Parts: sequence; structure tokens; C-alpha cells
Amino acid sequence: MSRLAIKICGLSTPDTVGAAVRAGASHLGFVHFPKSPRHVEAEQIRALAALVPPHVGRVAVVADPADETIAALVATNALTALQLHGKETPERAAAVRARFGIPVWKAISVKTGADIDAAEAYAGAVDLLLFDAKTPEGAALPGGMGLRFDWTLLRGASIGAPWGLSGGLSIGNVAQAVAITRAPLVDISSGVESAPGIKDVDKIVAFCKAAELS
Ligand SMILES: O=C(O)c1ccccc1NCC(=O)[C@H](O)[C@H](O)COP(=O)(O)O
Repeated sequence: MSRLAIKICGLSTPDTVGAAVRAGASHLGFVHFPKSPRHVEAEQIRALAALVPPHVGRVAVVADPADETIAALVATNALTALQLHGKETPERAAAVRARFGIPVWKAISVKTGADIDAAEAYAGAVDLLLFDAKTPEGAALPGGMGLRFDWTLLRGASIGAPWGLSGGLSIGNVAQAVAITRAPLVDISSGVESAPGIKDVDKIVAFCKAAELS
């Protein structure tokens, strides 16, 4: 059985980056979305990523980015993947991957089983599908809001690509989430914060422990 991959998302300080690495995270996420309390500029991502050992993935999270935005992020040479967290189509995701030569993750907003079925259109166009809860229409952020969806929708689903589970995960529920979905990767942001955008080292450590035991 291979080890559960863990992505800690929305990191913005050297302390919390170090804590996530030491706690065993396989991937770190850096949100580049100005309206987010977790927003970090490309240069900050470069500096934070320089603290990360090569075996840990470094993922920039963006939503409906312009090509210039992607170019600036890719130019940091700090990233192992770009996570598209907006309304990008399969064609747009494939074009980003081809143009910028970087692995692409696509967040799939889930409310119903139809949303999971629709993810099939991205297989082949992206490198990983990240199933996350759909945020309400008009919400300030497309992710990082601590919302979860009905995990049983993923039970027994055949997903034609590497994938992960996100949305409303916490120290207390990650074991149940993995038991239900058999997710190979879990992603968390607000569940390891003390306030929006403020990551909590103790919560990061506790989450990684709980995920590893699941
Ligand atoms: O976290 C943000 O502020 C954010 C802003 C814009 C696009 C995506 C964003 N987060 C995406 C993530 O990958 C989160 O980790 C994911 O939505 C789960 O968040 P949470 O439910 O708070 O654990």
C-alpha cells in the first residue's frame, strides 16, 4: 500500500513551511489570488520554495489566471505543479500544460455526482484532479473556505487520473474521509489555521499525524 500524500495549502511563512515539511507533507500549496487572505506574490513563492527539499512538491494555486500571471509564476522555477482552481475548461487546462510545460492540477468543484462524472473530461488534459467542495455562487473565494461535500459520492468512483480529496478536511475527520473515499492524496487549508490565512503549526503537525494513521 502506498503512503497517503498530504498537501498543506495556503502557506505564506517560513515557519509554517518548515513545520509542514517536518510533519511529512508531500506537497505544499501557495495561493496566488489577490482576494485571498493567503495570497503570496511570485517572489514570495520563490523564497518560500527555496526552503523546501526537492522531494516535496510545490504547487501554485490560481483561479482563471491570465497567461502573464502563469508566466510570472513559472519563471520562478520554484514550482512542481500549477493548480487551476477556477472555471478553467479542459481545453484551457490542456493549453496551459502545453504552453508552459508544467504539470497541471485541476480543482473540480463538487456538489453532486454529476460534478464527479464531469471531471472525466479533464482526464488526459491534466496531471491530477483535486475534488473540492463547490463554494456558493458569489462567494469571495473559490476554495479555502472549509466547506465539504458528500464524500460518499466518491465511493467506488473510477477516476481516470491521479486524484486527491479537498474541502473541509480537519484533524478530526481526515481518517473518516480517507476510509470512505480511498483518496490517495488529501489537501487542507483552513482546517490547519487559527484565523483566515494564519496557519497553525500545531494543527499542521496534528493533521499530518492523523492523515498518516488513516
Ligand atoms: O485558499 C484560498 O484562499 C484559495 C483562493 C483561491 C483559490 C483557491 C484557494 N484554495 C484552494 C485550496 O487548494 C484549498 O486547500 C482547498 O480549497 C481546501 O480548503 P479548505 O476547505 O479550507 O481545507
